[in-house]
Amino acid sequence: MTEKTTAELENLRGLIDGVDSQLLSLLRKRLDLVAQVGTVKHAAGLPIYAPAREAAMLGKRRAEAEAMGVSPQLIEDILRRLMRESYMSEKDVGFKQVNPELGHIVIIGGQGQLGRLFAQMFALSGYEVRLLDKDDWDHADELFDGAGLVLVTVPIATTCSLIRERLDHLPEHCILADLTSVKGAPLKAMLETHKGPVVGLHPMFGPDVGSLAKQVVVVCHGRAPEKYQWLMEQIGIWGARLVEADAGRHDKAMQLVQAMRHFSSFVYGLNLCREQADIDTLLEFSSPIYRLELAMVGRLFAQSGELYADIIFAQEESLTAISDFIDNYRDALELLKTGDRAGFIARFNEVSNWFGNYSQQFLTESRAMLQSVNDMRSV
Ligand SMILES: O=C(O)C(=O)C[C@]1(C(=O)O)C=C[C@@H](O)C=C1
Repeated sequence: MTEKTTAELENLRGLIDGVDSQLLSLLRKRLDLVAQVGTVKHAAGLPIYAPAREAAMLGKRRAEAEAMGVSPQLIEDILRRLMRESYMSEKDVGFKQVNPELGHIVIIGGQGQLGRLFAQMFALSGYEVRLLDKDDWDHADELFDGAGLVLVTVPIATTCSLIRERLDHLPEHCILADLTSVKGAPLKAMLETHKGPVVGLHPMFGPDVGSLAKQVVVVCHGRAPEKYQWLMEQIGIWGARLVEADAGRHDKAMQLVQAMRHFSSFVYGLNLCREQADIDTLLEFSSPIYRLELAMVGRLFAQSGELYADIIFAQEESLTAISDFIDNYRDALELLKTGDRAGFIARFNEVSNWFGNYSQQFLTESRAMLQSVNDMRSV
């Protein structure tokens, strides 16, 4: 580099630093305003996530960006990231308590990660939460006395027997709910054991989400929905979207969404391990999509084997879904073994037609994800 180039670059970089510092001051200002919005919303009991406001704001900013020669996608990306920050900061202010008359809440399995997350959300909403864990059963009656909600969040394998054996004498007005990732059997067990209001919930997220904004909670109604309507409203105030589902339809979807999905990630990891793949080399040569895939598989093994065994072994029917997957894998392998390229392309087109417009939608969505993966690269 010539001296002149160095000087020019230094000057321009100094100006960029100045602009970035201004951005930082503006961010500080925005965070302060958002904190005030959080206080107003808390007092009024409004949900943390305001989709109509977001859509209107993004629309306006995109149009302004276009007029200024700035990419609309750039401002949208930045604002979405900022709003993620808002969900976190507004959460800290706490939430309106929809049902102050409830009495306390007992969370069975409250030391588990999901139990802890729900305990925190209820506490942030002003409820008194008591945790009941393995060693607390000898004073369970005391804990249940006066409870308005009992929430079961123990491993799937023990959920139904725990409900049947331990929860058959809850106060009748008390709501019984669970957070298990299968819904049919636990709902049946709750309805057969408890005479009062019953509802099955499945939070479709892990305990490491920073906020519940935009997350999905599946609701399978059990008995007396008017008695737990407040709970639906409370979860809505936390920002989550409630999706009502029939337990059978939910469980069938989970055979693919969870059991088959996690099983194939498990085998992928198992295969890398048995092949003694060198992860550093894989990362060095990884394309963004490979890195994303490796992250999705690798994150499984940062969690507990028991948790994934619970999810994969939860429904006998998942065995059929996984076996079908393996049959299709074997058939496709046959195309490779026999060098049947035309057969491969024919199958590819069959699947492509089946995906229809979704494939285009997924192409667009994944492009943004891959770009963020690439942004995170520092070398
Ligand atoms: O305007 C609000 O209601 C806010 O909470 C602020 C804000 C934002 O950061 O701009 C954050 C979350 C909402 O979903 C919409 C907008």
